[in-house]
Parts: sequence; C-alpha cells; structure tokens
Amino acid sequence: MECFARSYQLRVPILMIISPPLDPPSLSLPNDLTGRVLSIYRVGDVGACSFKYHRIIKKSLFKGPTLSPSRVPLDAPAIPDLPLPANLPLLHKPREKHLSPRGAPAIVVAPAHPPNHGPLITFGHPPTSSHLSKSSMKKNGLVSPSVGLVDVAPTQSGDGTNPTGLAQPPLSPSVSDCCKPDMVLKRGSHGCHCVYPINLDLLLLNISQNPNWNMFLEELASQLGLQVSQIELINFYVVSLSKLNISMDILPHTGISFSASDASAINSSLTSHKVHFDSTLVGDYKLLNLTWFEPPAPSPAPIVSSSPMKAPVYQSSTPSAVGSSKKGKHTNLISILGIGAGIVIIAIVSILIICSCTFRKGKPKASSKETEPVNPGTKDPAPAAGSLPHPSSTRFLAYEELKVATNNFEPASILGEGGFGRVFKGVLSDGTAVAIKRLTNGGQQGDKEFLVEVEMLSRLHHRNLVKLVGYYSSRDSSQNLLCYELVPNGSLEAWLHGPLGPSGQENLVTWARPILRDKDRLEELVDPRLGGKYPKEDFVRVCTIAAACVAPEASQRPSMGEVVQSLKMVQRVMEYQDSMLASNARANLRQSSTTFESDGTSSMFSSGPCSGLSAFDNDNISRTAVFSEDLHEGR
Ligand SMILES: Nc1ncnc2c1ncn2[C@@H]1O[C@H](COP(=O)(O)OP(=O)(O)OP(=O)(O)O)[C@@H](O)[C@H]1O
Repeated sequence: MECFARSYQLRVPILMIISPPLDPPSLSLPNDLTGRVLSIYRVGDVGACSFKYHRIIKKSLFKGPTLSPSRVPLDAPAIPDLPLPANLPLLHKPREKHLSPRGAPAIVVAPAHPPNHGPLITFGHPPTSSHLSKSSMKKNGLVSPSVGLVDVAPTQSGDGTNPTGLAQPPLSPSVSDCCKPDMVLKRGSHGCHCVYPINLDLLLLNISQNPNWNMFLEELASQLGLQVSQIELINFYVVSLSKLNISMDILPHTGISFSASDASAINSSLTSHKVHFDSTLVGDYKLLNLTWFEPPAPSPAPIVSSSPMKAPVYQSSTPSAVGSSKKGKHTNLISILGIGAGIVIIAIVSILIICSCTFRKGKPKASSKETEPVNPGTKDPAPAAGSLPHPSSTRFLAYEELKVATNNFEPASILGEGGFGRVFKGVLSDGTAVAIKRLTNGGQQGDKEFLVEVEMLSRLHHRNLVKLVGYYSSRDSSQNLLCYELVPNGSLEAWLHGPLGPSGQENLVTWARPILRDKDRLEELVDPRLGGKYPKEDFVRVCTIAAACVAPEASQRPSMGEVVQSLKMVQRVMEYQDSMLASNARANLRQSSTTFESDGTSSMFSSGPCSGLSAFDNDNISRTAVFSEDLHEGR
C-alpha cells in the first residue's frame, strides 16, 4: 500500500506551508508555491488513500518548468544539520515509527465523525470542530523539547532553559501500539489490555507559575469520582503565560469502556462546573472537548447511517443524548437481525455466482467478449485477464497503443521509477500526453487486485488527483499497466531535493531550511502580495511546523498526521484568539485587543514535532484567509 503521505512522510519533507517570495532568484517555483500556502489538507486528505501502484497527488508534480526527474538519494545531506538557535526551537526526539492506537492518520482521514464516538461531545469555548482533537505527538514520543522551549520547559529537564519556570504537566509516557483504533493501553495491566477512554480537553485559564500537577489530578479525579490512576495526561500546549490547554484520557476503572451514565456524569460535572480547582493551582477552566469512546456497535455502517436515530446521536452535546443512545441500541438489535439475514442471502448469492463462474471456466473457449472491458475504439491484441471482470469505468487500452505511445517503452521516455515499477512518458493515438506506469508485479492474485484497484481509482475524481486515463492488463503475459494523465514539470521529490545548484538555484528545501531556522528571516517566506497583512504569531507557529518538516533526517520529521494535528492546534488558538478579541471588543471598543497573548512570549508547541516558538509581537492584524481556507479539512 502506498500513498503520498505515507511515502513522503519518512522520505520527503512535507513542505507545503511555505510561501516563498514571488520572485525567488532563479528558482522557478511551481505555480502552487508562488501562491501563498500550499494546503496541507489537500495532501492530508489524500493521505487517506490506500491505493497501490501509483502516486495520485497532483501536488507532487508541480506545474513549473520541467526538471530532470533524477532521483537524489534522500539521505545525502543537502546541508549540514546546523544547530538550531535557541529562539527558534525545532527539536524532535527521534520519533517512533508507528503511530499511537488512535494515531493521527486515522484522525486525518476521518474528518467529521470518528466512527465510534459516543454521544457526549461537549464543547466549551473555542473549538468549532465537533470531534476528537487529540494530538498524537505525545504518543509518538515527541514530547519534551529540551531546547528552545519558550514558555514551557520540563522542570525535570533541569537544563535551565525554562524561562518561566512553569512546571510541565506529567505527561504519560508513550505507549506501545497494540490497541485497536480509539482504544488506549491500560497501564499497570499485564499484556496489551486496551480500553476505550473518555478524551478530555480542558483549557486551564489561570495556571500558577509552578502548579502542582499531582494535586490537580487528585482534585480532578476526586471531584469526578475517579481514581487518579484513571487519568492520563497525554498532551498540552501553552496558550499564553497563564493559559494552558491540556488533553487527557480518562480510562475506565473496570470494563473496557465507560457506561453512558458514567460518561454523562463526568460530562455534566464539567459542563456545569461542579469541578473546582484550587485557585493556587490552575484556577478556572473551560471544557473544550469531551469525547466518549465506546466499543463499536456490531452493526455495519450502512444500516447505522440509514437510521434516523443515529445521526443526531453523534452531534449531541447534551446528556440527554445518552438516552437516545439506548433507544438506538434497541434499534440496533433489529438491525443486527436484519443484517444477519442479509449476510445469509449475500452468502447464498455469492456461492451461486462462484459456482456459475467455475462452471463457465470449465467450458472451452469462454466468450472473451464477456470479459472484455467496455472499450470503444480500442482492441487489445494481448489476451485479457482471463475471466476476471474488467473495470468498466475506465478505458482498457491496447498494449500496442501503449507500446507505440512510449516508443516501445524506450529508456529515453522513462519519467521515473517507483516502488511498483517504471513510469514512461507517452502520447496516445488521440494525442493525450500520458504517464504510463508499468507494474512489475504479476500473477493471478496481482491481476485480481490490480483490476479491483483500477476500478476504484477510475471512480476517484478530485482536482488534486492525477486522473487515470486507462489501463492494460493481461494475466497471461503478467502485464499490468496504468495510464495517467501526464503532469508536467517533474516530481515533488525533484523540486524539494533535486540537485543543488548555485546560490539562488537551490532546491526548495535547501532554500527554505536556513530561513526557517532564523527567526529574523522568516518574513522572507511570506508572499509579498499579502502586503504584510497576516497574523504574525500564527505565521511563526506555522513556520515552526514547516521547519520540523524540513529536518534533514527523515526520522526527525513529523508524520502527516502530526503536522495536521499541529495545524489544528494553531487553528484552535487562532479561533480562540478571535473569539476573545471579539468579546473584548464588545466589552470595550476602545480597549486594545492585545490582551490575549500579548505577553509576546506565547508558545504554540510545548511538545511534539514542533516545539514552542516565541511569536512575533501580536499586532492583532485581523485574520486574513491565510490559514482558514487551508485549514479546513476536505479541501
Ligand atoms: N502522472 C505522472 N506524470 C508525470 N510524471 C509521473 C506521473 N506519475 C509518475 N511520474 C513520475 O514517475 C516517478 C515514479 O512514480 P511512481 O508513482 O511510480 O512512484 P513513487 O510515487 O515515486 O513511488 P511509489 O509508487 O513507490 O510510492 C515519479 O517520481 C514521477 O517523477
């Protein structure tokens, strides 16, 4: 399985958030980069792909002048790994390769409604999204920046780099990845004992300089009727000197998940502010997000989605939703019976189909026409893939045509080579310029899989996906070819890591890396067309993420999921700031709206791949569409 995000997250830095100047010297930037921001979500959502054989990201193939597709060994250091300045911290710990059980990619690909959420999704103030917003950074072992942490540095680090002296919450250490999605490992248990947690995000509004986190946990646990051991702090980030967003998992004491009534009780205690924290500890709080995970219902998705009862359940933010969940369970029982009957019928039909296929196979010279794809105007001299049904939603191309198009697959027409074979440039008989991927795999299973995926690919249409023009498949000759629209101008890899040129003609990463490491130079990355009108602090935060993405060592770069999570945090802070500014403005129109984070030392990321970075002075330029447009999933 290969897809863009996965193939790039370890090999190619994700550099989509940089907006180089319109006119970088001699560096002909692709169109997408001369604009302002390459949307990370455009890639992120495609990161959800699970298709083989091809790279489907148009963004990876820029529309700039053609570059040689020569592959540069990624481990060849482009520039030495310079030490980071303390005021621009980009520290990573080498991260674990695998993601947490509820790792970021799952979140990335499930933009709206993670499947197993219970009904209690409650919001306090800022977030607008209605679902889990957990960062995976902690669980990926990315916590504990030891340099450059501006607002928060772990007191345990003892390195004296903690300017504020604020004690870091005692985050739970990384866990192994043995749990199913949405589950977390229960500590202290033997083996892989996983449970469904309640995930809680609190915005602590008035944290003291040196809060006693153990006492905080004790207070929280006792007021929620829990044991301290049930609470695991999983992430935090500093919003300002006195505000801290903290994310935790609450694990059930017994069983594998919380009951609806328990979840409801926790929810109402927090929403109605029955929970009080000692003002000398953390002060007041806002409930940002409470997500109750429960084991998935046994019924399959189509039935659930057709039930009018179910949809509002995910949306509900009140405890009454719990009641409707019970009703839903009753409905589920009926659904399950229905599904059971459906499965039996499907099984019988499948057996009949298989029998009929076997019977037909036995017949000599089965009509090849039945297995030929719908292919007006093309005839395939090579044999089709036996009795496998051919995709009908795309063109079946004659091998001869592909051969002619590529001048018999001559080496000169090779565009590049991926994990599944070489890609040739060609022109079809109708004049369409194409990239033809000749897969190296063969065999019957390969054919079957191939045809299924061709069928799927041909039904995928998105402006950021390279269009599948057609395919060729022959079981007998073990040939499988995919034909895509040609995207000119070389690969993302070449743009990012291509051969180094003289100064001003470097590849994009080499050009951007030193700038990202120098706070005073960050503005060089801003599209001048913005005329300086963009939120500076947010920009610096995004640069922090970008800087992490261009770390020379692939292992040091965040995964796509982590990047998305980090951007979500930026977005949350922005939204919170906006709402605070709006309410401040209402309260006192003349009052400066710099109250929030006006300390100038706010730090976005106190953990994870993009650790905190001191922002520019917030001059409170009202938010432009710089990020909002791109930070919405699904774009
Ligand atoms: N549609 C296309 N238009 C132009 N060039 C393409 C196209 N598809 C692929 N290429 C070129 O062929 C190279 C190999 O592409 P391919 O999709 O086979 O591999 P990959 O995505 O680099 O790796 P893998 O498939 O193993 O993840 C690309 O790097 C690119 O240069």
